[in-house]
Amino acid sequence: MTARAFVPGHVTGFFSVHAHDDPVVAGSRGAGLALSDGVTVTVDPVETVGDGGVVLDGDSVEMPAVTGVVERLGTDARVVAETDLPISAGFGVSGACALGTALALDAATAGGHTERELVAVAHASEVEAGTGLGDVVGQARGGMPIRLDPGAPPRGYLDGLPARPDVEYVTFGGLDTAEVIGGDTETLSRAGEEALETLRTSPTVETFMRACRRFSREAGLQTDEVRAAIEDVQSVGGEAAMAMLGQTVFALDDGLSRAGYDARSCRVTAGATLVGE
Ligand SMILES: Nc1ncnc2c1ncn2[C@@H]1O[C@H](COP(=O)(O)OP(=O)(O)OP(=O)(O)O)[C@@H](O)[C@H]1O
Ligand SMILES: CC(C)(CO)[C@@H](O)C(=O)[O-]
Repeated sequence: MTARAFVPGHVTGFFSVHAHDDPVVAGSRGAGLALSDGVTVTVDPVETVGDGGVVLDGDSVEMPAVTGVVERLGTDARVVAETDLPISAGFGVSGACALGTALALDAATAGGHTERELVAVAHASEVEAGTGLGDVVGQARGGMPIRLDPGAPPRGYLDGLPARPDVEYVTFGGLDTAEVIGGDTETLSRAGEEALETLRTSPTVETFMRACRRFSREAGLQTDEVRAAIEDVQSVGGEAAMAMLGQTVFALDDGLSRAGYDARSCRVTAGATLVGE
């Protein structure tokens, strides 16, 4: 039996890195948005180990976060993921594929796991793959998650902003997540902790956007194109910031179009869910 899940894209606006030997406990703190543009993951369990694999938008790809989920759940599977989101550009596509695989593989095999267990499996696989630290828990929750503790449940306490704004985004290119989070993250993490403190003091969308801008500046992650796009949106009275970790700018409402960019639009949306065939 095949099963299918939809997982929202997740844009992190700021974060700090929290390493731990246990990949369920390791993760990031920070805040972001779950987007109605996401990944549809269809899973087909197979009898013979080695017959599985991941097909992303029609191409056979290596995705260690998904392989980790399949290994942890102990049933090989063919995983077909489809998305309109750009890869490696800050939308948590690998986290979405991992979480979608966990939910759908459990459904397809009547695996009997709870949601908490499946989120932990996907989070741990994503952390071990080095492709993300907080996307999976944000994608499971949906909305505008504030990640107050690193890790997956029962760790990883989450809160959120109750707002559900319309969002636009434009991508100028990717950033290698594994390289950034595997490198020296001290400055970045300090900036991320400050941003979280700022948002906790004033939990509004406006403060979130301001904290994101300051974070990407202080962490030294903004490219020239990203900086220019953020400034262009601000100059037409809009709110924009950089998506972690990609050369991507997201804006509230129609801020990017108003500034003359050819942007895609979507909404902040609910968390990951199984869907019918
Ligand atoms: N065309 C592709 N370009 C880049 N990565 C790809 C591609 N196809 C498959 N992959 C795999 O997808 C994963 C991309 O992970 P990566 O963390 O860079 O990006 P992401 O999941 O989109 O999230 P983010 O940019 O938010 O960190 C990697 O495991 C990589 O091996
Ligand atoms: C590391 C990260 C920015 C990659 O998208 C994300 O997983 C996060 O916020 O931990």
